[in-house]
Amino acid sequence: MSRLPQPNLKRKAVDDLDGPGTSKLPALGSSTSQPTRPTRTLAGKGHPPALTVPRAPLLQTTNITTTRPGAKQRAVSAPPKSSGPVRGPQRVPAATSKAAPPTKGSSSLQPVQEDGRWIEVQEQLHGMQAAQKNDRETLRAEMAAERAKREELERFHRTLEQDLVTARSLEQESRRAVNVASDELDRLKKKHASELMDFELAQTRLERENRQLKDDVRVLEDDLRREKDTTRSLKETISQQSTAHVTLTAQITALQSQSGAVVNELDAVRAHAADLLSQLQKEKARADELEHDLLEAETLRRKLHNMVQELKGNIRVFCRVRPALPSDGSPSNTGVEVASIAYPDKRDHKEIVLSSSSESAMGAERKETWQFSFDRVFEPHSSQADVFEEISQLAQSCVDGYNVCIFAYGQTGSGKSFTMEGGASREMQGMIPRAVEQVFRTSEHLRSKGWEYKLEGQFVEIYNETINDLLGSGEFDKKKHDIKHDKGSTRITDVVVVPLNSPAQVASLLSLAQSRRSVAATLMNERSSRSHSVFTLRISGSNAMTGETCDGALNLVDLAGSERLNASGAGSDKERLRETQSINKSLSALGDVIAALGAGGASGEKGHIPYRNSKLTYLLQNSLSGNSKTLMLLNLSPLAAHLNESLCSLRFATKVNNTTLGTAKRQIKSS
Ligand SMILES: Nc1ncnc2c1ncn2[C@@H]1O[C@H](COP(=O)(O)OP(=O)(O)OP(=O)(O)O)[C@@H](O)[C@H]1O
Repeated sequence: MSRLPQPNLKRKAVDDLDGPGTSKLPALGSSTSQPTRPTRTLAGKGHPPALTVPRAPLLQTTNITTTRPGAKQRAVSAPPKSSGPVRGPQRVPAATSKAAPPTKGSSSLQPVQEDGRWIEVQEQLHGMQAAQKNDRETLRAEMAAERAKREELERFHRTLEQDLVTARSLEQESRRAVNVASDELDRLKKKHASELMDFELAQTRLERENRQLKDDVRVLEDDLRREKDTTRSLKETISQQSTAHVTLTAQITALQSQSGAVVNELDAVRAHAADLLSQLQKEKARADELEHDLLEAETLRRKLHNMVQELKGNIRVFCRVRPALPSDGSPSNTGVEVASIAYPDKRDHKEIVLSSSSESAMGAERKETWQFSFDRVFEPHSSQADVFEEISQLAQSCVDGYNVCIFAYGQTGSGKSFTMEGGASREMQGMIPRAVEQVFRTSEHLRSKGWEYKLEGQFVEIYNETINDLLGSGEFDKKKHDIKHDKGSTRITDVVVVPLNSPAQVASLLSLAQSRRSVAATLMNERSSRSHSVFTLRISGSNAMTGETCDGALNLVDLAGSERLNASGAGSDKERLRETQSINKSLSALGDVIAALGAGGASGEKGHIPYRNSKLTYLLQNSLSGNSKTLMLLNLSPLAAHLNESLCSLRFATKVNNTTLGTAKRQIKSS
């Protein structure tokens, strides 16, 4: 809103009021010098001349006093409206207008004096009345002037009001214009802000693009640099290659000249190749002939192998000494002594020599040595594979229709189970899994010669002269089993016979048997050492080409501990006594059977063989005869503490080794 130029207008108004014919409104009352209040003036185009807004006159009534006769008291003019009727001069009390009666008690002189004064008063009164009349006239004239002035003021006031209305409407217009302008300003500000924001965004985007472009430029510069490098190296390569090209062109020319000679040579080689091809065909025909010969040789080999076995005698004995084990206690720390065992036959490995030295009663050193020889002696470092290599041909014999029996003999802890069953790893596999694998391999091999084989397995344990099925369905076998022999084959009633389709099956059969033996072992302490286990692999084959059939059996027996068991040592433990008697009985029955067979075999007569003396010998009847092949694997402990037991075992094995069982018979039939 524009401010009006007040000072000028104010000046003008003052001039107007001071001008001729304009009566000044004097300040009435005690303070005539009271400053005139600043007046508001309006001026502007089209407005009436600036006016002084008059101050409301101060109305004051001055009491006319009579204190000073003759003094003129001027009534202050005031607008008639607000001042009310002008009071006239003070009236003298009525009593004073008449001759005042003499006061009580005054002297006779007093009336003269009083008359004088009365007259004086009368005169004063007349004077006052005259003055009063003058004043009234004056007052009337002033009032008329005031009224005129008031009317002028009212006119002026109306003019001012009109000016005010005009000014207000102008102000409203101005305000509206200002509001419109303010709205416009706000709109412009918002527009400006949004434009500013857009601008900033655009700027940011441009900056980003700029940075991106700079990066791109940098990458392109790098690429360019690399391209330049590549171009440079390519140029170098091209120059090198062009040199090489020149060299190669020269070489090609030389080679082209040589190629003619080579083509001639090639023709010669082709002719030679044709000769070779005809030779090859001749050789192939020869190879077929040789293969045929080989088949015949294989048949011959089998015949010869069996002849060798027969010549050797059908019972053989191997001896294996296990290594000292950490579980035996370290010899140096615990005083566990290893027996003095020597293996003098370094070529054929057939001898074993045990020695011991002791002090005689006289204090002299007494040295004893015991020498034994067997079909093969395995030293402690021998592996499972070494042992199997020697027995594999025997195991294979069952494929040819022989009954084979391999039994492990030795005191508890000498390594019988390790030898027969072995450990979990392939390297540690014992004779049973290896023999089964070998039989499978051989039967597969013979398939090409027309043989088809069926393999079955059973696993039993003989404990206290009772047969337990180790592959049975229950946790512990409670069935009664009988042994039946029929035309050279042996059967146990009510035992599980598992058809074997792969060598891998044997591992699960062994672990099943092992778990059953562990159940039994928990029920009866250390039972596995005091029972015999017999794994039987039965094989029956037929040859569609030749019409032959054959039946063989491979019995792998892990005997109970052979340590000399003293029946009296069992004391009051009846179970232990029974066990001991059973083991003694079966092992001595085994010895008796072998001895009887040897005696018969040597004399050529067939005497009585006491198979029925124990379940073990009765079960193995068909595999422990002159018609079968038997191998005894004697296991020995290397410890000095076991020397006596080892000697006993060695003596027993020697007896067996000296036995001749006669000639093994192949159970083969021709249709
Ligand atoms: N040649 C060997 N190499 C390494 N360790 C062996 C060997 N022979 C046997 N052992 C170990 O000796 C310990 C006893 O062997 P094993 O159980 O086979 O004896 P055992 O004669 O069958 O005894 P038991 O009559 O009590 O069954 C086992 O820990 C076995 O692993």
